[in-house]
Amino acid sequence: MTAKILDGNWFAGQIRERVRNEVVSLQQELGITPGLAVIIVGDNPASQVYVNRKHKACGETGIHSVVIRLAEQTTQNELLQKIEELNRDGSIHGILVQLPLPAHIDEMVILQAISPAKDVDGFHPFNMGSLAAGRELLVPCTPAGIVRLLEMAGIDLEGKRAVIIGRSNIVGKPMALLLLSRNATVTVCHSRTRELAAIAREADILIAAVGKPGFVKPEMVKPGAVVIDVGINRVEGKLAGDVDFPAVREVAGAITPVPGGVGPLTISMLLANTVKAVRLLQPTAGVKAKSRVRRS
Ligand SMILES: Nc1nc(=O)c2c([nH]1)NC[C@@H]1CN(c3ccc(C(=O)N[C@@H](CCC(=O)O)C(=O)O)cc3)C=[N+]21
Repeated sequence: MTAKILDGNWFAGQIRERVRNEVVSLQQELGITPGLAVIIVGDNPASQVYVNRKHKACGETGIHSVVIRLAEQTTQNELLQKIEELNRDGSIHGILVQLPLPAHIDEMVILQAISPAKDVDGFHPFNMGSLAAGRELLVPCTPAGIVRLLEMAGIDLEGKRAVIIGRSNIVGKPMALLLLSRNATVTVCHSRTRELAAIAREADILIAAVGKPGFVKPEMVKPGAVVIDVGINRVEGKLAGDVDFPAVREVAGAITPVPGGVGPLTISMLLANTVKAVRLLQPTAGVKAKSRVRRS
């Protein structure tokens, strides 16, 4: 069997279309243009690429976006001051600090300084804790995008075996919580897991977020399984996923490619979260937005 390829660009386009419509209604009904601020510290070339993509995607959906570029030597206090300023700025509804940060800055301190209501990455402990408690407020973009992709592709999660390889705060852990609350049976594997291949092979849905190019081999995949590749590894200047794509696509039932899979969904969910943050900040907007959905 050759797997169906899940085209991330197409699904991301669908989400973006919906975001564009929501931006128009927010403007017409409340006179609010959603605003996103992205802070980038230093000049990591990959970060520059991602930040430019985010800025461009905002432009396409009518979201006002500002990119704040700070020098590599910026101190933690200077960065905290900038975040405070944006927390108070009424034209900004979403704040994202691009990771990784330079080594002299404590990531946890920075992420906790962002107002939870503007935390469009969903990395603040308040949002992570809410997710763990079963209340999905601002949810991390990559796992949220994967759930939307599975929904849109008609892949049911109820009672399914999901295996996640990777336990990071930004993908593995929130992914596990989202799948769990959708009634999947979830296993999280990591670098210390024994018999990882045998566990992976039990998955109906296998999510690879390990950061090792080509890590998932066909022997680790149950025939017909859905394989989601979160890897964004640069190998000899080219982008490579965590899945050995040519071999695994012969075994899987459906698979996301890299590039053109999860990456574009992450960006679309950032836009969706920015619109959601407007509603969370404006209770009246939330009521209107909800009743609109019910009427249509
Ligand atoms: N605070 C924060 N939030 C993030 O969401 C965040 C971050 N920091 N740091 C880095 C990672 C990585 N990330 C990606 C977003 C889009 C693509 C993407 O669109 N990828 C394209 C290809 C891009 C290319 O050619 O390099 C694709 O897969 O088709 C990839 C990776 C967001 N991240």
